[in-house]
Amino acid sequence: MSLFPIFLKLTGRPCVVIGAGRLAESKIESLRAAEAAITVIAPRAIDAIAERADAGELILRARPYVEGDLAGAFLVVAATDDPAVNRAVFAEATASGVLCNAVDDPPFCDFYFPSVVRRGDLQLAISTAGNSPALAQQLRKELNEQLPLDLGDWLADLGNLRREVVTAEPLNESRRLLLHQLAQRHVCAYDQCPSRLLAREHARTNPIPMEKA
Ligand SMILES: C[C@@]1(CC(=O)O)c2cc3[nH]c(cc4nc(cc5[nH]c(cc(n2)[C@H]1CCC(=O)O)[C@@](C)(CC(=O)O)[C@@H]5CCC(=O)O)C(CC(=O)O)=C4CCC(=O)O)c(CCC(=O)O)c3CC(=O)O
Ligand SMILES: NC(=O)C1=CN([C@@H]2O[C@H](COP(=O)(O)OP(=O)(O)OC[C@H]3O[C@@H](n4cnc5c(N)ncnc54)[C@H](O)[C@@H]3O)[C@@H](O)[C@H]2O)C=CC1
Repeated sequence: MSLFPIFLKLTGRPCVVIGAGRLAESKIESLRAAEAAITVIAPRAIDAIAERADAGELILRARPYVEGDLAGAFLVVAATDDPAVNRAVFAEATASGVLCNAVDDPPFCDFYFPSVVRRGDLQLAISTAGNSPALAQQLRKELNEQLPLDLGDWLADLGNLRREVVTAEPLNESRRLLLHQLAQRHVCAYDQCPSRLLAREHARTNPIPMEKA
């Protein structure tokens, strides 16, 4: 199976989770990390989910799923302990063009949740297309051990520096080479950081042509 890997912007987008047990909670955590606007529908909710509802971090409707609950949703996760309900959710999602993940039921998924290694804005998402979730988890652990802990902070600095360079310099081959060079060095917030000095020197020797300035 050939899956299409993308990173979705979910901020503020309505996402519905049907079911409020342990499995739902792990998906809710992923959706929350992406700042989705989450509505959970389930007659029983575990404490962790009920507490998030009390804190105003998601909306909890304490009742069973009914057809029509997906109106206006961007995506839905069906995580009940009743496969028939999960499949009914998938059917409504398909009919109304909403992306659906029926947890642990691959034929009723439009997308799968990957295993993720995260350092700030840097994310490595691993998929085995359902062939072995255990392998995805094992690879996550191995990569997690290998990736430096400060990689997220470093990326944030590099991003700031890149924005400075992109604002100051015209789009040309020399800018592209500079950005590759900067990505190999340790950028720091310190004003005299070698990467920042290099970027400034580059800006000085490669002024933006007047017509583009
Ligand atoms: C298709 C998919 C659909 C989806 O849920 O999105 C799916 C399906 C199924 N998982 C099953 C089992 C397990 N899943 C895990 C763990 C994870 N499963 C995740 C994703 C996915 N699981 C999607 C494909 C991902 C991919 O491979 O690309 C992860 C990556 C992300 C997440 O869940 O958020 C998360 C690791 C997170 C992490 O730690 O990094 C473990 C490990 C454990 O729990 O110890 C086991 C036991 C070991 C094993 O089976 O390998 C079963 C059988 C259930 C049963 O036995 O009844 C099915 C159903 C089937 O295969 O038919
Ligand atoms: N927890 C686990 O590690 C695994 C669980 N599973 C299966 O995944 C399913 C879900 O697991 P858990 O989250 O642990 O189950 P759970 O039993 O803790 O939660 C089930 C949730 O579904 C809700 N629900 C039931 N009928 C509903 C309906 N008609 N409408 C809306 N919500 C409804 C319940 O209120 C509850 O919140 C179960 O079938 C379980 O067998 C499979 C593999 C591993």
